[in-house]
Amino acid sequence: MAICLETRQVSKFFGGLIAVDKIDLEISEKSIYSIIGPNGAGKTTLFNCISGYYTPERGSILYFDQEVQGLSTNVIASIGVARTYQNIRLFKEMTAIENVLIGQQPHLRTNWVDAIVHTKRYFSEENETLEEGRRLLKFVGLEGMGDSLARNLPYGAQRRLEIARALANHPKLLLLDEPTAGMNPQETEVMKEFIHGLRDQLSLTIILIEHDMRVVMGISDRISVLDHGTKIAEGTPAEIQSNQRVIEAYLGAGTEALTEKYRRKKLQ
Ligand SMILES: Nc1ncnc2c1ncn2[C@@H]1O[C@H](COP(=O)(O)OP(=O)(O)OP(=O)(O)O)[C@@H](O)[C@H]1O
Repeated sequence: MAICLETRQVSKFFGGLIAVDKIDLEISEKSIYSIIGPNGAGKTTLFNCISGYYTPERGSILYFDQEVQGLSTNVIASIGVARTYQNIRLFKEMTAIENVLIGQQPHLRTNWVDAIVHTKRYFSEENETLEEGRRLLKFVGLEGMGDSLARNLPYGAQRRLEIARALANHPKLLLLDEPTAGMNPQETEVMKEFIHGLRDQLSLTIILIEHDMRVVMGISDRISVLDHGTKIAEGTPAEIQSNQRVIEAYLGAGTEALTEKYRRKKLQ
């Protein structure tokens, strides 16, 4: 299997703080790869380096063997890397279908002249785009909800809409930052199956930041554990669960802290 993403000795500093410290990852195409670790371990910062929000001070990031560190978010998105966020970032006053259409923007062929003059090409592309948008909403289980305002959708549906918008960019690599944050156990189980299905049906590579261990252990092919910016372990779910260092840093002593974090998020 080809390597979809590789990070080599990636480091990111904020002033004197080393948020990400010499991280090496090798992520196979079409795998589900989870990055776990306690609060402040550097997981989101690493995502931000991969998706172009930050340029790492050191190291390199290879996407299908092409160096991408330092490229803009737009360029990285255009070569097939899409992401969702820890705190849902939808256009809440727009409808569900409008949110998906925005995700399709980078692929449109018509320009503003076509739009003003209302060329045939413009109408034909508009129809195709709407059709594709509806297909994506159906795919994520939001059929018939296209005209609902994003802010009126239930929480779990908003998370799915964010994923539909990310898929509209035709990604090969999807970065999901805490997709089950704030969900109850039932919603979490549904999302877990959904993520699994995404990989199987769309042949995507998925990198997941996730605090819910049922999700992580249930769907990951491999897992990396970060702590204070460094990678302390890597392996299959079974290897990670029996790794003494991980239990001490995270799965053992950290459990209460994690539960508390969920509780706080639910109350927000
Ligand atoms: N923009 C920033 N400026 C300064 N420090 C930052 C910035 N972003 C993150 N940090 C710090 O970098 C460290 C890693 O943060 P990061 O958000 O990547 O951790 P995380 O593992 O994603 O945590 P969580 O699970 O709470 O989301 C933390 O100490 C954090 O305070």
